Amino acid sequence: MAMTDSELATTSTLLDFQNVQLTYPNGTIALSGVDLTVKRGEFVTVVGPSGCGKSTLLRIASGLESSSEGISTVNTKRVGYVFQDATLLPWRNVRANVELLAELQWETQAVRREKAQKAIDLVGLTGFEKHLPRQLSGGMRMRTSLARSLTLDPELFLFDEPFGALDEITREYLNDELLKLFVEQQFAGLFITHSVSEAVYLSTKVMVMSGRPGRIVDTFDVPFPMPRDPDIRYTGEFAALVGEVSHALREGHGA
Ligand SMILES: Nc1ncnc2c1ncn2[C@@H]1O[C@H](COP(=O)(O)OP(=O)(O)OP(=O)(O)O)[C@@H](O)[C@H]1O
Repeated sequence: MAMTDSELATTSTLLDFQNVQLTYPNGTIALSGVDLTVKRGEFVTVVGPSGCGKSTLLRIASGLESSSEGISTVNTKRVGYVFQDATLLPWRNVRANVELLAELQWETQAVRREKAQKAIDLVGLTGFEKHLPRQLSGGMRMRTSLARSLTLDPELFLFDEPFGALDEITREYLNDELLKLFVEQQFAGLFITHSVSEAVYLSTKVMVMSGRPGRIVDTFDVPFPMPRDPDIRYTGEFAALVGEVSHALREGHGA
């Protein structure tokens, strides 16, 4: 039974997958028996090799695909989504790109402006409002995409490998920015990546996915507190956890 708006506002589990399977129309089984929850306050990362079904998982979470078997429930209407590439409209400047979702919701121009400016300020793009996407770096394009979703004030934020195409320094910088937003804006996150160190650094929980069809082969709670100290990346305990997750990935890959 669908939840009422007040039930939605108070439930702690924002995303709930039980025994989810997805078979594409061509017969490819992309996911099998996936159990996964994302609760308020959690930042869950799914790490796994290419082709194991990570994007498929996110497409189900965002409603772009429906599971063939099992139950997938999203208990909020405020879902943000950031894709692998920034998907900006090339003829629109930063402000107009960020206003796009508010525009689709028929918000007035004053409200659109206000929401967009707040989001632009949050992602550190103040002063670049009139730049076109081609005048921005890859990192700035990704920030613009992030800002556009922030205008929805999401309770649940889905990220499909947003920083995969960026150089390592920019990626680390944006990881820190994202963690800052996670703490300040209090959304829950579901993040997809190939990078084990990125997964451990960003998350409260890391899920290792592997195989074809993909399934969750291991789950790790990340014990480092939020807000996260950037220097945690250079400690032995961080390296040890990265090692454990990498080991689970290798084991899963061989399974
Ligand atoms: N629309 C589709 N129709 C048929 N098969 C698909 C479709 N999309 C994905 N697949 C297949 O489903 C499986 C999982 O794909 P998916 O893109 O979810 O993996 P992934 O882990 O996100 O990969 P990558 O890390 O390379 O992005 C793959 O075998 C892929 O070929």
